[in-house]
Amino acid sequence: MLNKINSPDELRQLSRAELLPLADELRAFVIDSVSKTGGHLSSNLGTVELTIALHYVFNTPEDRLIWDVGHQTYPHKILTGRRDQMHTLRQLDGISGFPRRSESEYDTFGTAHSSTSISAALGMALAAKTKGETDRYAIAVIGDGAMTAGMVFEAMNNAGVYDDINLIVVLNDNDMSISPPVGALNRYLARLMSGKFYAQAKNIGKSIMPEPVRQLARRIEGHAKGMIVPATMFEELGFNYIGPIDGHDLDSLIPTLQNMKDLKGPQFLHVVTKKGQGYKLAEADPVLYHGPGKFNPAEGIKPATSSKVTYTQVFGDWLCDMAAQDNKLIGITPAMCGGSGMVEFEQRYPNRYYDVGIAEQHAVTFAAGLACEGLKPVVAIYSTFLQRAYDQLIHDVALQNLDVTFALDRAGLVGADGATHAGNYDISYLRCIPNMVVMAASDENECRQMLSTAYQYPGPAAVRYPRGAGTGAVVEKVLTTLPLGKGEVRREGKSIAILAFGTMLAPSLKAGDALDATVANMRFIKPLDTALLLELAKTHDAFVTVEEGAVMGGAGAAVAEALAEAGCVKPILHLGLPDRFIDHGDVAQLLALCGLDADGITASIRQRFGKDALRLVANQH
Ligand SMILES: Cc1ncc(C[n+]2csc(CCOP(=O)(O)OP(=O)(O)O)c2C)c(N)n1
Ligand SMILES: CC(=O)[C@@H](O)[C@H](O)COP(=O)(O)O
Ligand SMILES: [Mg+2]
Repeated sequence: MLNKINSPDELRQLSRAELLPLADELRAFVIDSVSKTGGHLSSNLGTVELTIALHYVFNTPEDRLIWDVGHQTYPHKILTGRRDQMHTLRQLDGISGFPRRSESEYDTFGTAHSSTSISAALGMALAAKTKGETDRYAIAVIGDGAMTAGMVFEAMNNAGVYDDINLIVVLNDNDMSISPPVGALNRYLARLMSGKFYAQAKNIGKSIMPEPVRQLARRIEGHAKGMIVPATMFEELGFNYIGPIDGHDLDSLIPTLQNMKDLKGPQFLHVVTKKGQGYKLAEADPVLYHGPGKFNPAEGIKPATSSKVTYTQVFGDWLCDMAAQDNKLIGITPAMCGGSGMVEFEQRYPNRYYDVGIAEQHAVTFAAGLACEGLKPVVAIYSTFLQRAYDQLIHDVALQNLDVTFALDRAGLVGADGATHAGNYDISYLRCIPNMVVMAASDENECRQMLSTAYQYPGPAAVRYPRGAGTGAVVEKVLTTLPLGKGEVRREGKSIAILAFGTMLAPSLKAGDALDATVANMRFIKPLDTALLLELAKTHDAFVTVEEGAVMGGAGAAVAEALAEAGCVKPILHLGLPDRFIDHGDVAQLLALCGLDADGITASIRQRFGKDALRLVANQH
């Protein structure tokens, strides 16, 4: 039957009885498809029925469906005409793993960073009101993990006063973030769950309840007579709270959603689902199956066989080793414990470990508070997610010159997650902040040394390192620091000095070999090794800067500024990521497309300075 559904219009032609087998087919399709491409599995298995129900009840795309994060939208993609493209998911030139407006009219809002859905939906709901489109709904679907971010409450606070809008928030509560959920909100949702049948009786209206639930509700209502049932926090914020209901039961979902269409003002539906639903292995270990690579569905995910350690592991090991030496160290993650390599630290140092939930802004200011009291916080955060906490970084940390270490994982291109998750901007956005020290690791061992350097530096310092494994460098156990603001010449050559930052050292060395150019590993973006630049300027005719970050405002720009400041005029070629968003694909492929592999760097240098020019200049030395 799934083969026949190419749009929600076709879905809406089906009878209610046909939806159950459709859900089974859809779930099987998701498992098969993700096992072949890799992608976010457990969250998508949890939203199969919810997706069917939402498209069945609402008139999408006229009604606007906004998915929070968007990592749970594979069933939505499949039902909205992209079934045949699922094999291209998250690959070069394929469809995105997240909703994207340019991909489909059913993707009403681009997402991937969490907790934006209610704000966007409110914007759409108020736009509908302003335009007099009074029949149109805006429906935000948000997970319990995403609910923890401050932006959600900013949006609810704003929405809760408009009693004439068609806004529905569906809380998809699977009691999981990527890791087990944290915080008081999670406890609160669990408390709501424990009174769930009473909540149903109170809010949904008996006409749409299945008979057994109705009877049970009546009994509980009887018991509850005389009791004052407090309003939920969502009601206090101006929403009509409904639920919790079983998010895998189409017979609960569909009548409830249909019923809600008659209600005006901000509505809040609490739906309970299971992460990984319908695939036993994912149900048992939703963390492992949150975002797997390719796997055999019959066997499940096998342990990785690669002997190379990832930068994330280097960080995790360093964190434990440094914590063993210094009991002032505090490790902080905004909901990315596993992804940031903090599982062992959490186990070994539970009293010094804080998962603050999806709350990047809070994570940074919380670290600032700890630093004020003489503790030494290490904020482990993906480069892309630190964007969320930019003002906190400037105003709360750097301005007060507080001693906070930032371990910036996923710096540079990240691959399958694409443009939303690419850590392309941190060099530009960090280097302009006074007091900051900014380093880029060129291999795993240097990453460890830089983390120690940042940690020992008595102010804000960041180390950027990429997703995945590095060059295979041996990581020394000793915790050594690097001289602040000092780079090193790694290859002596002629005429051209290539200044490599971070991951670009390895391809730059190869380009250096091909061109007989000097190659420096600059290590520090800030403070920049200006002395080294001026020394190299004496014996070289041109500079080439290479970085895995946005060229605009990046490390190359820092070099140009430093040379100009010193009155040193030399031709400079800046290589880095271009002024456009770079889509999903294999990282090596993408780097090559950006001209940031060894061949690309060599070719760009040849093109800029010309074969003859290179030879000419080389002969002068
Ligand atoms: C701002 C931001 N921080 C962190 C993440 C990483 N992240 C993606 S999904 C997720 C968990 C979301 O949990 P929930 O909303 O409950 O969805 P579930 O995975 O349970 O379906 C996290 C932390 C993100 N996408 N955006
Ligand atoms: C949707 C989301 O934000 C995360 O699930 C992210 O995709 C994880 O990325 P890593 O696989 O790099 O940890
Ligand atoms: Mg969840």
